[in-house]
Amino acid sequence: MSDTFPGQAPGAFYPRAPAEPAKSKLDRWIEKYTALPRLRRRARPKRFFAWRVLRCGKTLSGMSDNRLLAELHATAHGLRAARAHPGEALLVRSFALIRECAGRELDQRHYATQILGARAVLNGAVAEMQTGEGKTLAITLAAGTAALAGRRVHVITANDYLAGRDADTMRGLYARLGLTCAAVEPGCTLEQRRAAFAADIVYASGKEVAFTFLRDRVAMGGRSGDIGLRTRAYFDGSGLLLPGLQFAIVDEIDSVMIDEARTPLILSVPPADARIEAEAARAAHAIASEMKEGRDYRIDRLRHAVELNRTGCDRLANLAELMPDAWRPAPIREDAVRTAISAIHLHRRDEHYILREGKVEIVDEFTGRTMPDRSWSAGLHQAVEAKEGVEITTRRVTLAQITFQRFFRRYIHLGGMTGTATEAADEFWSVYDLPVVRIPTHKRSRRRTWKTQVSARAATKWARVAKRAKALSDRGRPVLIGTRTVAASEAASAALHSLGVAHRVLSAAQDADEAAVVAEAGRAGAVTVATNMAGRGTDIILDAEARKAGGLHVIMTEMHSSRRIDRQLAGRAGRQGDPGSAEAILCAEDSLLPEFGRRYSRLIARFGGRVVLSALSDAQRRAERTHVAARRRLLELDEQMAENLSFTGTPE
Ligand SMILES: Nc1ncnc2c1ncn2[C@@H]1O[C@H](COP(=O)(O)OP(=O)(O)OP(=O)(O)O)[C@@H](O)[C@H]1O
Repeated sequence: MSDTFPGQAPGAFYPRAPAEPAKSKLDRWIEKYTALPRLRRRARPKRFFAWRVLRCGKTLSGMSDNRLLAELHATAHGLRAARAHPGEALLVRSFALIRECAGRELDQRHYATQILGARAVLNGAVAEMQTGEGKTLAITLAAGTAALAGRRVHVITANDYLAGRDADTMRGLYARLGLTCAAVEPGCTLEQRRAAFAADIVYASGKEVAFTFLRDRVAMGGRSGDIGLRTRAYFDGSGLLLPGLQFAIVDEIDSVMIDEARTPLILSVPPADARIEAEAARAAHAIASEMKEGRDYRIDRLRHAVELNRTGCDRLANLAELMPDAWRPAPIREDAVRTAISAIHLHRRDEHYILREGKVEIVDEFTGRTMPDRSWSAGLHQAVEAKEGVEITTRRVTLAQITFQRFFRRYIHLGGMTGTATEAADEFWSVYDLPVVRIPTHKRSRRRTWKTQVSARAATKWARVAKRAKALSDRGRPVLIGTRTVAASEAASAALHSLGVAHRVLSAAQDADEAAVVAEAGRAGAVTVATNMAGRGTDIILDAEARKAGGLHVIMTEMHSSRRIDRQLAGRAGRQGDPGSAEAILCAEDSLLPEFGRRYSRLIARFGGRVVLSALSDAQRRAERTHVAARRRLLELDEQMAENLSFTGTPE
C-alpha cells in the first residue's frame, strides 16, 4: 500500500478541512471494519522502509555539506511535484537526508524505530512509541519532509514549555534543511503571533493554535469561502494570523486531543457592567457562608453537584435584598448561591487552583500546570475569587468557541505520537478517524516495576515515601516523587525534611526554574518532588554515577484519574534502555477515592492493602469512563450547535 500525505488544498487561500456533519452510528460501524484496517495497514511499521533509509544514509554520510544541500533541493522539488503521493523512493531519500543533517547538526542519527514512527505519522496515524524512545527527534523526519514538500507544519506539544524547548533544540537542524522554525509564546502580541505562524514549521501548544484559529474565524466575519476571503484580503489585508490548518503533528497526542478535550475553548471579551457582577459574586459568597450543609443544602460529591433544600431556598429568599437587582429572581439567586457553595466546598486551593499575585489560576489536573489564561465558566471563577477575597474578574462575553475535537478535525492532515495510545485507540478512531499503530522499541526496556505499597493513613504513606527516597538516594540513585497536587508536594517535602533529605520541588506554584530542576533531577542521589508537570515529555538525563547506581527511581504517590497518566509518570525511568525502576506508594485517603466514593473509603481502610488497591483501581476505571462520557457529551453538544449555526447561515 503506497504512502500518502496530503495537507494541501490546491490553491486555497486558507486551507482547512471542511466542517463535516457528525457521522451516523451505522457509518461509524461500517468504517470500523472497512476504512480502519486499511489505514492501519498503510501506517504499520515496515522494516524494509527503515532499512532502505539506513542504507541510503550510508551513501550520504561521505558527502560535503554543499552536495547534501543540492540533494535536498532536488528532493524538495520532487516532493512538491509529487503532491499527495510522493512514492516510497522519495520518502526514503527525504528521511535519509534529514537523518544525515541531524547527525551533523545534533550528533544524533534517527534510529530505525524513529523512522518507522515518523512514517506512521506521515501516513495519518497515531504512532505509539514508548516513553523515552525519542519522539522529539522522530517528529523532525515527518515535519521536515512535509515542510520540504511545501506544507505549513504545526507541531503541537502538550504545553508551552515543551513547544519552546523543542523548537530551540531542533531549530538548527531545520535551518540546515533550509526551513524556518518558530515557537509560539503565550501572551505574545498579534504581530509576533503572525510572524511565528509564517514559519515553515511552528511549535505551539494545542490551546495556542486553537485560540489563534478562533481569532481568525472572528476576523473572517462570516466570510469563510475562498472568494470572500480573497476579496477581503485584497481590500483591507487579510488580517488573519494562520496560513490555514494544513498539516499537524501532535506530540503527546492523547494529552492534547483527549485529556484537554473536556472543556471547550472560548474566545471572549469583558462585558460592560463589570462592577455589578463582582457585587453579586461577593453577596452570593456571604450568603453561602451563612448556610450549613445538611440543614440548607446537600452536596453530591460524586456528581460535583449542589442542591438547595426547602429551608435553604427560604433562607435565601429572606436574604435576597443583599443581591443586586438583576440577581433577585429566585432561579438566578439560587444558581449564584449554589455556585458559591460549590466554590467553597468542591474547589480546593492548591489542588484545583492556586493563588498567584492575587489571582486565581486553575491547575490542570492532567498536566499539573496552571492555566493562567483560562477561567471557569458560569460564574464559578468569580465565586472562587469571592471566596478567596481577591479582586473579582469579570465574566466575559463569548465571541467564538470550539472544542478541541472539532478543531483538530479541521486539519487537512493529522498524525501524532505518544507513549500511551492503546487505551484511547477507540476514541482516536471514533472522534478523529485516526488509527493507532505500535512501534517497537529501540532497545529492550530495563525498567523494573516494584510491588505497590498501600497504607491506611496519609501520614504513614508520606513517611514510607520519605524513607524509600532516603535509602535510594543514599545509594546514589536519583529519585522522582510524583504527586497529584501542590498540597501533596508540600506533604512529601515536609516528610523528606523530617528525615533530613535534601530535595527540590517542582510544582504549579513554583514553575519558574523548571528547566534547572529537571536538569538536576538525574544527578546521583538527587531527590525531586514534582506534580504532573514532570510526568510527561520531561527527559531526565542520568549522569554516569546515577546510571551505575541503578538509574532513576520513580515513586507514584497517588493514582491519577487515568491509567495513561500513571504510565507516563513511570516512563520517566528506564528510558532508551537505561536502568531504572518505578513503584506506587498509596493510601486509602487518596483523593481518587473521595472523588468517586468517599462513602466507603473509611470502611476499606480497615481492610488490608489489596482491598484498598482494588478500590483505587476501580475508582480509576470509573473516573476514566466518566471522562469519556463527558467528552462524548461535549462533542455531541458542539456538533449540534455547529449544525444549528450552519442552518442559520454561518458555515463554520
Ligand atoms: N537517535 C538518537 N540518538 C541518540 N539519542 C537520542 C536519539 N533519539 C533520542 N535520543 C535521546 O533520547 C532521550 C529521550 O528523548 P525524548 O525526550 O524525545 O523521548 P520521548 O519519546 O519524547 O519521551 P516521552 O514519551 O517521555 O516524552 C533524549 O535525551 C534524546 O536526546
